[in-house]
Amino acid sequence: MIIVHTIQEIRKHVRDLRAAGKSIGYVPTMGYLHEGHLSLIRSAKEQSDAVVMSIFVNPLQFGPNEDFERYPRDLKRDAEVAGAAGCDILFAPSVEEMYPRGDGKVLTTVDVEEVTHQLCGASRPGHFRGVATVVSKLFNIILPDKAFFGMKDAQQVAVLQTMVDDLNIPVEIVPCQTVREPDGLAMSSRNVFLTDEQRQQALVLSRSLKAAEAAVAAGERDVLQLKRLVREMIEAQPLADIDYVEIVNFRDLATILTIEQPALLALAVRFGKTRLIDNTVLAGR
Ligand SMILES: Nc1ncnc2c1ncn2[C@@H]1O[C@H](COP(=O)(O)OP(=O)(O)OP(=O)(O)O)[C@@H](O)[C@H]1O
Ligand SMILES: CC(C)(CO)[C@@H](O)C(=O)[O-]
Ligand code: BAL
Repeated sequence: MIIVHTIQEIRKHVRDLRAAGKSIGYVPTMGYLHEGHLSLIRSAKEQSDAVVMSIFVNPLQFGPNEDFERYPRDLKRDAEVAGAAGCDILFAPSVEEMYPRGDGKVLTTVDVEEVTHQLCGASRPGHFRGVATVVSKLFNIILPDKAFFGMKDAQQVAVLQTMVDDLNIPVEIVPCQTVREPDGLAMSSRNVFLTDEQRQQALVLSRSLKAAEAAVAAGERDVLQLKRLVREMIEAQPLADIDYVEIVNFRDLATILTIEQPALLALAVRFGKTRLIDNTVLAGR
């Protein structure tokens, strides 16, 4: 696997791949890789001739009181596991390389409306501006045919699909299923911050999603009832602090009162300073 740190170098490799007629599958990440990220590499490998992964902890998508500084980083180990999983080129730029105006500063940003107004968009103001801006920069640098994203960040997938549709960006967004630990916890780079006790109580996230799925399968369609069921389960865990529990229309993330079409049940919960997200799609009918 080739590792590059500058935009000039990655552009050269991309030019060479394109000249050789190769399709490019792209996996954007913030690093500290786990099986969820590696599953994206494997999907990209199946569907493309060459796989490019980026590792960049993007300051623009973190709020002033969020965990940018504390975000876990280990480029050496990441390079080993990404190469073993089939990544061909790893692009790991510095903040200065991506934001030469200094300190994450840009004068041009990408704002996606409506699908950013709820869920993580409401609790992390400016987050999706940072994500859409950096991903459009990365798309312009890497020029991929397809880009692979995890459904653990379901709202991010909706935001980026909206962005490529509205701005005619010629990249296919490929959503990939959430990879979980054997006990159900969704894999996340931030899981390393959990104490044993927090990690044990965090199992309530996937358990409460399953309980809601079961309730829908048994005929429950009322959004308030379903949200109450999930909230009560999470609130029973003393270390869990709910940021949000929401059920929205899956297609456009609009508010709904009953489940008639596929709906997204999404939640964000803090355990100490660590904020975890998870979600499931509830199928109506
Ligand atoms: N458990 C998972 N299964 C599948 N894809 C995942 C999983 N976790 C993250 N991803 C995807 O990997 C890509 C990079 O995500 P990122 O580097 O932020 O990892 P992360 O583990 O989600 O980090 P954190 O949860 O701390 O934000 C995103 O498309 C994200 O949706
Ligand atoms: C897409 C992304 C790499 C943009 O920084 C990030 O939001 C992530 O890791 O999901
Ligand atoms: N996967 C989302 C990146 C973030 O939490 O900022």
